[in-house]
Amino acid sequence: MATTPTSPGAARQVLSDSDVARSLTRIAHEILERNHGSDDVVLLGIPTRGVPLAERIAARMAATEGRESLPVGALDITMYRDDLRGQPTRTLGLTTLPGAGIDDKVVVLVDDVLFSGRTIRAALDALNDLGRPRAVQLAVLVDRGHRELPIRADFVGKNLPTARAERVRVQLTETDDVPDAVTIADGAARRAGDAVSSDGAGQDTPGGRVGGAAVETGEEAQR
Ligand SMILES: O=P(O)(O)OC[C@H]1O[C@H](OP(=O)(O)OP(=O)(O)O)[C@H](O)[C@@H]1O
Ligand SMILES: O=c1cc[nH]c(=O)[nH]1
Repeated sequence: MATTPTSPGAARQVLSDSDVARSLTRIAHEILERNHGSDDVVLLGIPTRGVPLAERIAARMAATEGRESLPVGALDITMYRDDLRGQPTRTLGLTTLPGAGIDDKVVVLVDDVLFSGRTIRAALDALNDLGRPRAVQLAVLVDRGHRELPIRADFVGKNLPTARAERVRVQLTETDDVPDAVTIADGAARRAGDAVSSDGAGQDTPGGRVGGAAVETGEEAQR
């Protein structure tokens, strides 16, 4: 879909609901191809919007494989953030692991936006406290560049070239009660001379406590 031009400072839509649907379908197929099927694959969404995205991708993978469901859960990274000291009042999210756990599984982390990479760094630390996956892969709906850590996504819905000060906003029916959309807000916060990212963005590519966060395990976490 073409980017919708708007006045400076306004948000412009870069992905519509059908674009989001197509991207998730492609990611589902790419995960299956990379892993030669869905055996041992566990999807963990990172709250907030990574969770419904993981559920949607898992549903697509299951449908393709003729399975009823695939193991899917949520991984809260709040207590593993590296900026907790500056923002001590963050609300804890829920970590829900499928019944079979993550040991020796291929864990696919799912998030809506990949930016600095710090959320994913925190997710890897959170995973480390929960088990030892055979491999960890990363799927994101949008990679907007500007990485601050050596982290890259294995599966990308859309690479978006952005200026650092811009803000990519993902809205989903499950979390925002509006049709799916991805927008970029520009203008107001953008600094003069801020370069557009050049790190690969811009191309479409085919119940306990751990670390302070609540953890749930069990079959009910399988969807
Ligand atoms: O690569 P990074 O620089 O870490 O940025 C990406 C993260 O930022 C957003 O989460 P946010 O912390 O805004 O929380 P939310 O998902 O609850 O909106 C987004 O959902 C990613 O998880
Ligand atoms: O633009 C951004 C940066 C981080 N997280 C988002 O959701 N959007």
